Amino acid sequence: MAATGLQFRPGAIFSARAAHPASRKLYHHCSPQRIYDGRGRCRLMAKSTNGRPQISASFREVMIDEKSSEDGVPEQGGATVSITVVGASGDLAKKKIFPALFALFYEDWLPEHFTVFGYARSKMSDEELRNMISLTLTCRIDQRENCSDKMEKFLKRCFYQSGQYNSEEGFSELDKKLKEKEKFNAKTSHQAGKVPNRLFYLSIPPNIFVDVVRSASRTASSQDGWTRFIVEKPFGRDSGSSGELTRSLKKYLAEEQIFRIDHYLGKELVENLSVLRFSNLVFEPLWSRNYIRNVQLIFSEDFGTEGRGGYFDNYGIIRDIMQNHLLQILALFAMETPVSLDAEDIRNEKVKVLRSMRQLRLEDVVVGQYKGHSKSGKTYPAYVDDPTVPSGSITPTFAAAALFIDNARWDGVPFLMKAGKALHTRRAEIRVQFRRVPGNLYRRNVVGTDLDKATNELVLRVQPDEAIYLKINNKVPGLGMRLDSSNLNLLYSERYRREIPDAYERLLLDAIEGERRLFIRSDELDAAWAIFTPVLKQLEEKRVAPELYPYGSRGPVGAHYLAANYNVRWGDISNDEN
Ligand SMILES: NC(=O)C1=CN([C@@H]2O[C@H](COP(=O)(O)OP(=O)(O)OC[C@H]3O[C@@H](n4cnc5c(N)ncnc54)[C@H](OP(=O)(O)O)[C@@H]3O)[C@@H](O)[C@H]2O)C=CC1
Ligand SMILES: O=C1O[C@H](COP(=O)(O)O)[C@@H](O)[C@H](O)[C@H]1O
Repeated sequence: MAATGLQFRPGAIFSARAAHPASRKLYHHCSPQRIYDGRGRCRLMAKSTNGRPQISASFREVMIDEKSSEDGVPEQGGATVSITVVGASGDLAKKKIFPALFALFYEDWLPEHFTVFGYARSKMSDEELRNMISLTLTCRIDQRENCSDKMEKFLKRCFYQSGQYNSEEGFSELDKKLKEKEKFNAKTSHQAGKVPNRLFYLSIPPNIFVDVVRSASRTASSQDGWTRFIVEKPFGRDSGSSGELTRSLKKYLAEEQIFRIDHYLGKELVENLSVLRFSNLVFEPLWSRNYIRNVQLIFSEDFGTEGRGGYFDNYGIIRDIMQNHLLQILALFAMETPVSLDAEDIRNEKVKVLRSMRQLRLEDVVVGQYKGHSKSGKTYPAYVDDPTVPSGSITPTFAAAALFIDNARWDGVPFLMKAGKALHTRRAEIRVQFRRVPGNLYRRNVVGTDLDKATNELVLRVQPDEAIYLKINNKVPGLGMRLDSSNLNLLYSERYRREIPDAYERLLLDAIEGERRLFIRSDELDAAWAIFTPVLKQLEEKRVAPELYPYGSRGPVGAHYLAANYNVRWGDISNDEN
């Protein structure tokens, strides 16, 4: 490596704190190689030769020495990064990935020497790709100057290569173009010999994941830098197919090169879950069966599968939302304290808790499917009205489930999940219902409030309108003694002026930086499938008919009976305003 005068200090977070007064701002959620920059992000931490830690204002200022990343190749400094979006013509690429890349560029998070490539079968020129993606780029932070300037600069760095997904020739062509750009980037910098790093984002249907990985890894891997692949879900349909996918990917890639994305892990409130729990004394001591009665993980969308019915019908809501997004949140919620914030320490704890979970039983599941509905002169279609959905499909668009963790902390506590499409509202939240206060002094003296029912509830609203609030019993001001249930409320839009980044921005940046904390390791995936596979098989083999619910409703009533079996009331129903 070129001599630079700056060095990484892996794992030096505590000595950095001692050495540098400014490091009081250390963000405890930063990984050991990073430091909080005071602007809401962890930046790569470097140490100058005079021994002072430095915070990089952007990657371009971070120089590296012989220290290497876990892939065995040098990290960002002195490097070029090429990001290839495979499936560039598709829905996710247009809707999420290109806009996220632009947002990162706009906010100066991308390395100086980056190039974006789109790859798909559709024939397109570079200019046509730029036109296509320009339609979905937005300036995330409103009223900023130079937005169109920045957009133009970003688009100039976007290129396109057409090719088949199983074609080594196609990816060889891409490789040639990538090399040209990498050479150009190296020439335009003051530093010769930049390491070319490559990131592939597989934004394609799952049946072609392995074709792409085989062809791209053989012909378009970086020779001297790292090569990473972000893989989108679904990761199989069950334990068997997921294991098969993992084995196939590992024929061509090392586990460290595979970044299995679950975009819910990139959501702000989900990131904050561990902060809330592990850095506030008031929560962690209560985080167990001793104080928590039940935990609810709720996802609802107020639209159906419009346009994605073809994909969805092969998976259903349990595989689409529960087995991944909700289960990942559950694992973060329920895991034991990790040894450190290092990705492997966190993922080890997640695996442990997932492996302590009982397999989901058929009697603990309720499934539903939305039917057509007319309201105020408007007609909403049934799931089976989608022309890409086979007629008579019994694929669930709604499910509720009761899950259990058989360990000392959570023994007997129901973790209830509920996920549905075409419901009355769009919402994702975690609700923690606490036990009643034993021998509550006010139980006999207060009229109008059943204190055994009005227990504390902590709500983390992941979306929309991110918020954390705690329901408490409070005395209504006045001379009498009347209690009500009120919220201690942290509404993000009121507390923080900053716009919340999209989950894909955080995850793309993490993948570029080699931060694996928010990506799924293969053993996590195995443990997650082990919980759901038996019930998914039974639902299919027994052809369990879903309970129909009207589009735009609150879903099947069966969900209430399921909760009642465990003496639980869904928090989102009993407190709809909250
Ligand atoms: N869309 C979304 O909101 C979400 C998507 N995902 C996942 O992300 C991935 C991409 O999703 P999305 O963009 O919706 O997918 P698309 O169906 O839009 O497919 C992406 C691209 O892949 C190519 N393609 C589509 N079908 C086939 C096929 N049968 N054989 C070969 N190539 C095909 C097409 O490009 P071309 O014809 O030009 O080659 C298409 O533009 C999927 O794994 C999906 O499950 C995950 C979360 C949300
Ligand atoms: O992974 C998926 O997530 C989306 C919901 O994501 P959100 O960030 O918009 O809440 C869901 O619509 C889709 O069916 C599923 O595949």
